[in-house]
Amino acid sequence: MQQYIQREQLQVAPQLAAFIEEQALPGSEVAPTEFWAGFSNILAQLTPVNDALLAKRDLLQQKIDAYCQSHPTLEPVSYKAFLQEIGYLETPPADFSITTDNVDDEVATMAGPQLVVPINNARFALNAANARWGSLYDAAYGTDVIPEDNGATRTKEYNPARGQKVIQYARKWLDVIAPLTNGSHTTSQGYDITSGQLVVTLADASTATLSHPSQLLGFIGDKNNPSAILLQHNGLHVELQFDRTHQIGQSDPSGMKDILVESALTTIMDCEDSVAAVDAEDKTLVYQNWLGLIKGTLEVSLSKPSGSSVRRLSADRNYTTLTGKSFSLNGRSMMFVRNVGHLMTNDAILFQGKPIYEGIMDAVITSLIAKHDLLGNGQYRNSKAGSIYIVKPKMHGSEEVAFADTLFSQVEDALALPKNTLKMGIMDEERRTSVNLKACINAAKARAVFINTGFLDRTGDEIHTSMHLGPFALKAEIKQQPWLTAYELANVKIGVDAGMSGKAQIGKGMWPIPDNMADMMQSKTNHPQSGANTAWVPSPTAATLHALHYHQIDVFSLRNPIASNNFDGLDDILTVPLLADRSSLSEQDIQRELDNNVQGILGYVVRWVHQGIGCSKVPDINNVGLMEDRATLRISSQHIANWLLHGLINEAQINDSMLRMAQLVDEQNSSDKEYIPMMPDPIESIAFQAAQELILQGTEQPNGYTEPVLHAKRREMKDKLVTQ
Ligand SMILES: CC(=O)SCCNC(=O)CCNC(=O)[C@H](O)C(C)(C)COP(=O)(O)OP(=O)(O)OC[C@H]1O[C@@H](n2cnc3c(N)ncnc32)[C@H](O)[C@@H]1OP(=O)(O)O
Ligand SMILES: O=CC(=O)O
Ligand SMILES: [Mg+2]
Repeated sequence: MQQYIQREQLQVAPQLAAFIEEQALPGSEVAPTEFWAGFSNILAQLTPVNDALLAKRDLLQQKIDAYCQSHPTLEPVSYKAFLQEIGYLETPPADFSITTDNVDDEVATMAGPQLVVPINNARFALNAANARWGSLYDAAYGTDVIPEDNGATRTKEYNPARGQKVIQYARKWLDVIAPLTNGSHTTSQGYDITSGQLVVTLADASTATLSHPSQLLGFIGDKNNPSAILLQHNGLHVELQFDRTHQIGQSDPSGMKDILVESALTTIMDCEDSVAAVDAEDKTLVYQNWLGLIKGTLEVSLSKPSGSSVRRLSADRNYTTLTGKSFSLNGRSMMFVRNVGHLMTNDAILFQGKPIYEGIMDAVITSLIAKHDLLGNGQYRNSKAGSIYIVKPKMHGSEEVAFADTLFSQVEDALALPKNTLKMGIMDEERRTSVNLKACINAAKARAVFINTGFLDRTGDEIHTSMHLGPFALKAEIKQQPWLTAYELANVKIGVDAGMSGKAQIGKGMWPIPDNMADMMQSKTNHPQSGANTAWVPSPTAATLHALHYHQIDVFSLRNPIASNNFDGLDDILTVPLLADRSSLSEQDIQRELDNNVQGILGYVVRWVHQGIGCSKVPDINNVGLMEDRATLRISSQHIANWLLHGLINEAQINDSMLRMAQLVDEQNSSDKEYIPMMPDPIESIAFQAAQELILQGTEQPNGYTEPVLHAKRREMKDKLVTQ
């Protein structure tokens, strides 16, 4: 039984109360009594509103279910009229521009990768915060962007054959980032700064300089023999590093040992879909890590084959200008924090005897913590512009955005923060938000700092919303249908029209195949190419590589044509990606799809429920590691539930697949000492039960979300572990 202590009208779990009163409140200029009174007041006012918003979601879904059942073929005009009539499709507001101010350059005027990281993993979170800068040589050496043929195998010990290919690859990029008047960086023999210009000595002893001399911003060390040269291109920085005593530098004619690339401009510290946080203990860890990141006190001891070290936030990088003045660049990624959405409650705090909405809890506590940044209480500054950046996920339509806006205003009042200090990143990841995006942005127009196409949740919601219409296409084919392209294009168009350029990020979704960097380099150019000034990556390495795309493409130059086109993709967005022809699928196709989904579900859920790991790399049926989080779980579970509902598969087939895949997933995890297998007694495995419930009761889960089942089962597992 959870114990509580009373604070104003709240009952608070002691460890969370202790964290707030002993660590988060001191130095925040908010007195404990004021804090708890303000928090109680927010809950008193907003709990009923939150209840009503969730009830509206359910009501709309019931009406859509009934409509789909009675209209097996959607007739576009009457379908749209129906959606308008029930209040799903809103009347768009008149044209407007967002008025958000005090936005940091990383968000407003720069274009580059956005990294996402589970905040409860301190080791990863610190790594992410430090991923502002990444080694291009390491990123190329360690991934498949360099093929392993002709002796260029990826070995732990340095492989000079691979190293040579890496150097060629990186230097070719340097020709894109910093083209020379003649010749190429691939044959450079030396770099120095003479008469305020970069002078590159080439293989034939001739010299070249930069085609755009103003790209040279500064250096480190001796101007005549610098240890680093700083260049800028498309608003991003690149540092050429030299050291003739270094393993790489000593064999390079120019002495270059690496190219450091400005990589993750921003990072989302995630309290949501990549995290398993179900109770006071878990939430306290989440908040503790956020405080440690904000104050610069978070540390993690690492023990690697290369030796032991302590990981902490990186310092700024210091340089000298060509005229001898000192300046520095941010050494860290600018941090957002992703709160949870409006759905879940958490019993870390009770109000009127009931668990409070977790979204309200996150807004109050993560903002309190971030206030330390604005007060200069941390070792470093996160937001130089004086803002707190919160990503708000899974909102349905403009009323829910307006609710978040009200919540943020009330939090500002409770924490004595100036109005609109709390900025809002709006995830465009629910269908009711996509089709009303203009109204959604308008509902938070003084604090909107991003719209991002979270296509993973969006796909899950696509299936759940039209669950009763018919069987959906194969998972891979859903992505190829017109709705997705229209959704991606409309997001950018609506963002540009809402005046987000220069004030906010227009963002694109996650690269969910963390080990396939060669593929990412081929295909993720489409994100900047669409006019988006950021897109999500799953790791620091991916950030460094994806940063190259923003050198290749000048995103902001693409915005004017977007502003002047008349694109409106609503009809396509409303075209449901159903299976065109059931008979086109063989039994093997169906089995394969089922097994693949089941494997992904079990591989993710078993670590979530048994071990509390919120984001995992899970091999798919072809053994390709996929990033699985709650959003990808939503897709897979909804997809099976949909095929079950429409008779493409039956329960016996699902059970058979689950037993086979549980065996496989156990084998795949056999080297993890902490892993708790599901077999040989799957019925007793809480994770197996969770997966079963997610699938078999998929049609009943609110909007197809997986959180209710995951949270309940994880809590059951934690209880079991305590009593064992
Ligand atoms: C739909 C959505 O909401 S998407 C957003 C939610 N998803 C995410 O946040 C994904 C974030 N990424 C991750 O959690 C991880 O990359 C995973 C789970 C996909 C893969 O993790 P692993 O299998 O442990 O990765 P892998 O073994 O390849 O690499 C681990 C190393 O990379 C680092 N790393 C991997 N991902 C990240 C990250 N996102 N941020 C910082 N560092 C990272 C780790 O710190 C570790 O390095 P270290 O030993 O020096 O600490
Ligand atoms: O949150 C991101 C998504 O794709 O969902
Ligand atoms: Mg999402």
